[in-house]
Amino acid sequence: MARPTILEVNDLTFRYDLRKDNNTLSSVSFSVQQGEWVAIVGDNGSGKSTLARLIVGLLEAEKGTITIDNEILSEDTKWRIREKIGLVFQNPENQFIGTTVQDDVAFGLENNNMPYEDMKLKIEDALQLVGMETYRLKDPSQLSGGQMQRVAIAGILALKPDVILLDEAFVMLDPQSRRGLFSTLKYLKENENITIISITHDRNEAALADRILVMDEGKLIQEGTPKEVFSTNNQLEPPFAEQLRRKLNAKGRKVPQTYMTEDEMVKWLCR
Ligand SMILES: Nc1ncnc2c1ncn2[C@@H]1O[C@H](COP(=O)(O)OP(=O)(O)OP(=O)(O)O)[C@@H](O)[C@H]1O
Repeated sequence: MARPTILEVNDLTFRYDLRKDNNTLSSVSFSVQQGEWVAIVGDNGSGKSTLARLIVGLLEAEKGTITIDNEILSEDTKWRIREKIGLVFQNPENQFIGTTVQDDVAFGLENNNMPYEDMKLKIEDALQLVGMETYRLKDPSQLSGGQMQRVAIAGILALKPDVILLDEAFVMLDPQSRRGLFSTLKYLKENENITIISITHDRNEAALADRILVMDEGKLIQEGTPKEVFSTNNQLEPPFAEQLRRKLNAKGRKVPQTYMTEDEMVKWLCR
């Protein structure tokens, strides 16, 4: 059964400076199904963060529409829509409001008028999901960049939005925390039907998505499964398993001739 569409971006066009002709985004259209994990990749300056800011209503499109859960984003609807979509961006220092880690995670929940006991449970769950439960009483400004980022992610996870939009949110994380959060996202997607949209330069992260959107100079130039994208787009650096497959292939080893996921590579090596 087809899953409902949670996000629809239609013919989106945007310029930062209306006096200039060059668009930052030109006629970008795509849709995302509920419970899908979509990665958005592309070179620096290709317009990914601008797209994220438009989707949460921090910027206003010059042309085109954004529909979230069947509601068109506008000045009137953006506050309601923001409850459905949580954005985590790359600079955690700018995302703190509370004086302790738990206050900070509580912030969005307090806005929702949640009873205190429920709130405490949600904060604890969210901090555990990012491995920061022992830091609950610490001052957020004294955390490392990666720890701050994990708390910012906990703040969004606690709200359980329909869509989690991550803009390079894992950049500061150590590899172990990063892997842990990938598992958390997979869990939320599979068990709670949460939609994940992750803007990333990390090919291994993009390879985990159901679908990849490739941006170039403000245009959406390709979309497809990781297999489709990494086996046809030579401009993108492939994920680790695919790099290994290509190197083995170049050495004349009899590897399968198409893109392989990490699991497929392990299975093939252990056959
Ligand atoms: N506030 C701003 N004012 C004017 N121009 C901006 C602003 N923010 C971004 N731009 C420009 O818009 C274009 C797209 O930037 P954007 O940050 O969306 O790209 P990106 O794909 O997210 O890049 P990166 O991978 O480096 O994060 C760039 O040319 C950038 O210089």
